[in-house]
Amino acid sequence: MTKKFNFDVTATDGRARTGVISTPRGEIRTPAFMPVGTAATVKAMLPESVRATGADILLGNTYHLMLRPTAERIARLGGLHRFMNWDRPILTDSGGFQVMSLAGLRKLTEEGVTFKSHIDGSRHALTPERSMEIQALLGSDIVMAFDECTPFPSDEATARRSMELSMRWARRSREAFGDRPGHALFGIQQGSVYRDQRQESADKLREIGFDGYAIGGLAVGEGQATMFEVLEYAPAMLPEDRPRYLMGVGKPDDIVGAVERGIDMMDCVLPSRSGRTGQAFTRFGVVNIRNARHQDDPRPLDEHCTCPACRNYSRAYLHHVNRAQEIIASMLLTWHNLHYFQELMQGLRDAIAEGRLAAFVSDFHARRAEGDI
Ligand SMILES: CNc1nc2c(CC[C@H]3O[C@@H](OC)[C@@H]4OC(C)(C)O[C@@H]43)c3nc(N)[nH]c(=O)c3cc2[nH]1
Repeated sequence: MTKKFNFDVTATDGRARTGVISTPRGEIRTPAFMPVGTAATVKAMLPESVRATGADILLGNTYHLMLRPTAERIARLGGLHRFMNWDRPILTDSGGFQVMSLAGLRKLTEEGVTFKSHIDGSRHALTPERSMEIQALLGSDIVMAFDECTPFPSDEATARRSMELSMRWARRSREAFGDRPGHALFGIQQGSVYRDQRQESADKLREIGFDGYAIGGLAVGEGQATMFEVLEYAPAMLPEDRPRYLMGVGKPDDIVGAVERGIDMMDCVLPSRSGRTGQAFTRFGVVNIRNARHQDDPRPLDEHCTCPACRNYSRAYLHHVNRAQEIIASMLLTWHNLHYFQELMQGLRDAIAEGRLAAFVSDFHARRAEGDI
């Protein structure tokens, strides 16, 4: 890996930015939506299909892959890119969030976390150093510091203890990561909904120095209004010449609001997970294809959409294969949803580049009916 990791902002519109992150494995157009490929697959999608939706980068995960098939096995087989047949950038989360949300019998100390695998009950340990080692074995291009995602709600004292632990882990992550040209390490801001703590966390991360900065501790049940309150001030606390990644977000209107407030990268399981449950996102709102009213409807989900589901299939067919629990139901709705999310990102990038983000956003909201359509 000779080429460096770079971020160039090419245009701004208010607090929103559009730009390009260059990595040795390819460029990432921002603002970017990153499909989630937790266990080395974006569920129900071939990698070439994920690329066809417009994705420049996808997510992998330390927690899942360390348990199965193990990072060492993936390394022996040539690394995660080779293993899952995706040769473009991969960002891996550091595993702490998933331990707290998936694993059993967790014990958290200054050292790190020990836990029982949700797969076979075996015991494991994750520390900043081990998380960096796993992400290096996987070969991911963008590595996340090992942190604790502060639960919501947390009182100020609890949030502070959690944030300060994450900042000590951020420094250990930085030291363990070392100097890996062409690979990036992102720090993760914590501090829950407390502005002073968000500022302290940002200052600490800046002092340690990272290639990019994530806003953690959000999309954990606080609700959109509270999330947007934090996003009124948190992004600007982070270096403006580095990518800002809002973790775990979100619904289309969350994404639009986050981009308006200066966010460059987002990830969410929503388009893929809801695709498997029959929820289709369209520019007019959400279609729940399982609803009986679609069973005779010959129209596509969205006649403006150019994805394979909308080009070749009726709502009646999608309703049928979903009700029949056919595998193609997951394939078609996942493809459609990822295509819609990427089309939304392209629309945002174009609007920012042309200085017409406000018009794009009001049009986005005007079109959408509330509830199912
Ligand atoms: C949904 N809301 C949400 N997700 C969050 C994440 C995890 C983001 C990862 O979890 C999955 O999204 C649920 C994605 O699939 C994999 C591949 C597992 O990685 C993505 C966070 N991760 C870390 N390290 N720190 C945080 O403060 C944090 C906050 C979050 N809020």
